[in-house]
Amino acid sequence: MDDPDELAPAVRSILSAARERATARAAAGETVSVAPRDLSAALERAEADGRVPVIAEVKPTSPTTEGAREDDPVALAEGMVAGGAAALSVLTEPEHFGGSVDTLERVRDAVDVPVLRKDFVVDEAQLDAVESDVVLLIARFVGDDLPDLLAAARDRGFQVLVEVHDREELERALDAGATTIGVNNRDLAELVVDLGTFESVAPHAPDDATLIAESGIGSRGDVRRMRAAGADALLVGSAIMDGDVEANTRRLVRTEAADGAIDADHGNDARGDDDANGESDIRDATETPT
Ligand SMILES: O=C(O)c1ccccc1NCC(=O)[C@H](O)[C@H](O)COP(=O)(O)O
Repeated sequence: MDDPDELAPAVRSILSAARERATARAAAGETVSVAPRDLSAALERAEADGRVPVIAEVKPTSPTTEGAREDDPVALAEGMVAGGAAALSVLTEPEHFGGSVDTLERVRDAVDVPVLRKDFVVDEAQLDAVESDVVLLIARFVGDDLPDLLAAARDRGFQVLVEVHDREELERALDAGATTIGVNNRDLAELVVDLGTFESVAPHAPDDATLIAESGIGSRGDVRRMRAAGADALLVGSAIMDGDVEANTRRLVRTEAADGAIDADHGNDARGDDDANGESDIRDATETPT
C-alpha cells in the first residue's frame, strides 16, 4: 500500500474513516450472502441494444465536488436507469461522499440492474455492511491483502470490481485473479484526472478481462475516446449527477447510436462533438428518447 503521506489529504481522511468503520463492524460478527445480478450480462445486454454500457454513479458529493445533491437517491437512480444505464454504482461512504448503506439498499430494491457498492473497503468485516451485486476493491489501498479480500468477497457471492491506476496495480490485480478491472483515471494521490491513464493501462490487460474506464468522463468525445482505447464499460459519476440525471445518462449512453445515425445519414464518418459544456452539436438532430 502507498505511503499515506503520498496521498491527497482528503484521501488520507477517507482511509482513516474507513478503518474506523471496519473496526466498529468487526464487533458485529455477521457475514452476508449475496445472490447477485449478473454484471457481465447487463453490460452485454446494453451492447446488444446499441447502448454504450454505462455504470451511472449515485454520488451526492465528493472531495472534488462543490456542494451536495440533496434529491432522493432512489429517484436519481431510477432516472439513470430510465436514461439507459446498464448498471448503477452507489457510494456508501458517509463522511466524504454523502453515501450510506441504507441508500444502497433502497436503490437496489427499486431497480433491476446490478448495483456496485462504491466504498473504500480495507478490511474483510466491511464486506458485511450491506448486500450489493458488485463490490469495489481498490488495489492501491488493500495492498497485499487483495487476494484474500477478493476471495472473501467471492465467498459471500459478490462480483468484484478491482480498481487499478497503473500497470503495476494491473499486474497485482490479475495475479490475484481479478476478471473485472476498473482503471481509474483519477490519481488518488493528487486527485488529478487524466483520461490518458486508461489509454496507457488498457493495452496491457488480457482480452478476456472486462475493462471499465472510471472517472473524468463527461462528454461524448470522452466516451468515444475510452471506447476506442478498449473500455467495455464506463463508470460515470459527476457528469451524470450535474443536472438532469436521466438526460445526462441518455446523452452518454446514446453516443454510438447517434454516431451511427450520422454515418447512415451522411454516408461518411462526420460526427458531432461536444462543446466545452459537454453539449453535443448534433444532439437535437439525432437523439430520440430511448
Ligand atoms: O470523486 C472524487 O472526488 C474522489 C476523491 C477521492 C477519492 C475518490 C474519489 N472518487 C471515487 C471515484 O472512483 C469516482 O466517484 C468515480 O470513478 C466516478 O468519477 P467521476 O465520473 O469523475 O465523478
